[in-house]
Amino acid sequence: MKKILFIINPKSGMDRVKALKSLIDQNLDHSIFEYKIAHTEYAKHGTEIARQGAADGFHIIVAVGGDGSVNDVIAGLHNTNAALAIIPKGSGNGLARSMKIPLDSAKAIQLINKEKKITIDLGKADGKIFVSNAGVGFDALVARKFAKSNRRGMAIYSWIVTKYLWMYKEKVWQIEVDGTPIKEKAFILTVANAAQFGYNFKIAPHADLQDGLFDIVIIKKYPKILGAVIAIRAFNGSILKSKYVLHFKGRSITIRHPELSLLQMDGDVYKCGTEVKIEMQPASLHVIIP
Ligand SMILES: Nc1ncnc2c1ncn2[C@@H]1O[C@H](COP(=O)(O)OP(=O)(O)OP(=O)(O)O)[C@@H](O)[C@H]1O
Repeated sequence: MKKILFIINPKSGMDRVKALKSLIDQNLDHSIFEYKIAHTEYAKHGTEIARQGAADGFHIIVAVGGDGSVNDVIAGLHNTNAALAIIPKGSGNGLARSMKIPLDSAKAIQLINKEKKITIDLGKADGKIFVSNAGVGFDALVARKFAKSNRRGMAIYSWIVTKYLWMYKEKVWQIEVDGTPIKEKAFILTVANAAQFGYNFKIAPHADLQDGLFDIVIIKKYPKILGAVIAIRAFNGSILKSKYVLHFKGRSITIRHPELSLLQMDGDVYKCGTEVKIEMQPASLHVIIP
């Protein structure tokens, strides 16, 4: 029998834990798998549980939660033999959507039965692992405001974006992409490994989780009245066609600004210094995909 560990963030999503257990009982193939459930008790606890689970020989470790929970589990799983699976329970679910994992829990569990696995790249920013993206511009500010709010979902996210868009002051960033210097006044400066921030907002629509490269996307200073046009482009996958957008590929990125202090990774915000280094970690996580 193969061993599966479900790591549940009880603070994420609406389904009660009991409902999830019965969904697992109904949808997991019990002729292949035996399972255990662990609950996170505090932020980042998922990292410790996942690391221990991989050391204890669990074949698949399932992150049940939003992008923050997925990030916690990945931080404990990378470069181990265990594979990540996701039951998306957040509101944005960026990685799950990028990998086309069903948002329906029963379907996400059924997917695990097929055991289709790939090995994906990860990123490391300021020493911390991320999977979807890391950013220092407006996305970092939004992540901070979103973290402070106890409400979740597209409506509150859009409200925060609309409120702070107008007062955001773009910075002139010093960037190095594999040693090539770039200087740009930017609204968004995101290093993407996967396609989207969540909610189908595709900041790097062609990002490939297996190409060993980041997509560096810069949204330059633009007339704020055009915010909706840029958002529409992000939702329909054409953001790179905007004249306000620059796009590079690279493995090793350095970002500097004397006032740099906030870095978002997979939607969670961290304090940082005036220089951040972001390094590709190629082929370092096994993941269950459709
Ligand atoms: N038991 C817990 N108590 C408090 N915080 C937790 C707990 N378990 C996990 N966390 C933290 O909660 C944060 C947010 O989790 P996650 O992104 O999964 O949910 P969410 O905020 O509901 O999703 P979304 O951001 O998509 O709305 C993560 O950074 C994680 O470390």
